[in-house]
Amino acid sequence: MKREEVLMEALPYIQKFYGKTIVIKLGGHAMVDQNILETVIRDAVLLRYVGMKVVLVHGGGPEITAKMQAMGKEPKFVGGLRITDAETLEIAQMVLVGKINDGIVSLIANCGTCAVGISGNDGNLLIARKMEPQRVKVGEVIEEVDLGQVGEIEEVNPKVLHCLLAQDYIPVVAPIGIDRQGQSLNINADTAAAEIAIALQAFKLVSLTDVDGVMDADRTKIFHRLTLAEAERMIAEGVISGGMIPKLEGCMKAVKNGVEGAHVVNGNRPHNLLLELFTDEGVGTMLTL
Ligand SMILES: Nc1ncnc2c1ncn2[C@@H]1O[C@H](COP(=O)(O)OP(=O)(O)O)[C@@H](O)[C@H]1O
Ligand SMILES: CC(=O)N[C@@H](CCC(=O)OP(=O)(O)O)C(=O)O
Repeated sequence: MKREEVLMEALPYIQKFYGKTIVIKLGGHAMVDQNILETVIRDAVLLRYVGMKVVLVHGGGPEITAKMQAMGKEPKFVGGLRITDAETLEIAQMVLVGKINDGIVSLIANCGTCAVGISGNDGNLLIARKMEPQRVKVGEVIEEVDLGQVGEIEEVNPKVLHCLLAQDYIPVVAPIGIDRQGQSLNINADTAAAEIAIALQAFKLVSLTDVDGVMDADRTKIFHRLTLAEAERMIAEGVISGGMIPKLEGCMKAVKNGVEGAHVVNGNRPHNLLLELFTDEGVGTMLTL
């Protein structure tokens, strides 16, 4: 396709998205290569300059895992959620709030735009409660596993995001929440992004990860479009595992609650964010009602 045709294909989308809110979730697996991360940040800044209100929510699972291993701790997950003891929570806070969040804000600044990094603790953005023990099948037995300091979101207070967006800042959110007693909790970043998208009544939620989209059981075929019913069936049939569980569940909750479309896109391929939003075919998976 000629360059001018690409631009013309984008025009109706740019018009449709103008003034709308987009929540972009940057997965830890889509942030392993610094050059690609810089490209993604530039794309997000471009969206802001074509008139969208951009909110970034980031993960950092692989870095938390690496730091735990360096400290001799074995990472364990249940249904894609990290079992988080007190020490792990401290590691997660250091990595997410202290390092990754700050790094993204700097990259945005390098693109000539101002971002403000916050966590769910700021402005009571993400009020959470400790998650109930999860039922897990171990062999033939069902066991209850306590995930420790993992949070389930109870309430989202988006005022802080509205204030930042109104002043043209790009908010960058680290997925740490706080309970009503002031205790911090580790929250899955896709869950946080979905709840924020709902609270902002965002037009789009885009989760950038390391696979080309939601795939079938043998991971050979991508589903470019999924309905809620199809996604529910895939989860029930066990086609979805690990971190894709909270990702798809977050996307499902978002579209059930007013977000027009939720997308799962490979963030490791340059400009996939723009291709997903501004081309007719898209590149990843789009979940709709
Ligand atoms: N059906 C599926 N289709 C695609 N990916 C899947 C599926 N089921 C599980 N996954 C896994 O989900 C992973 C993405 O989730 P996650 O590791 O949490 O990434 P991120 O850190 O980007 O949020 C993929 O790398 C893939 O291994
Ligand atoms: C409770 C829980 O699992 N929290 C996540 C938070 C980071 C995250 O979600 O990062 P990704 O988006 O890279 O997976 C964790 O500790 O890994």
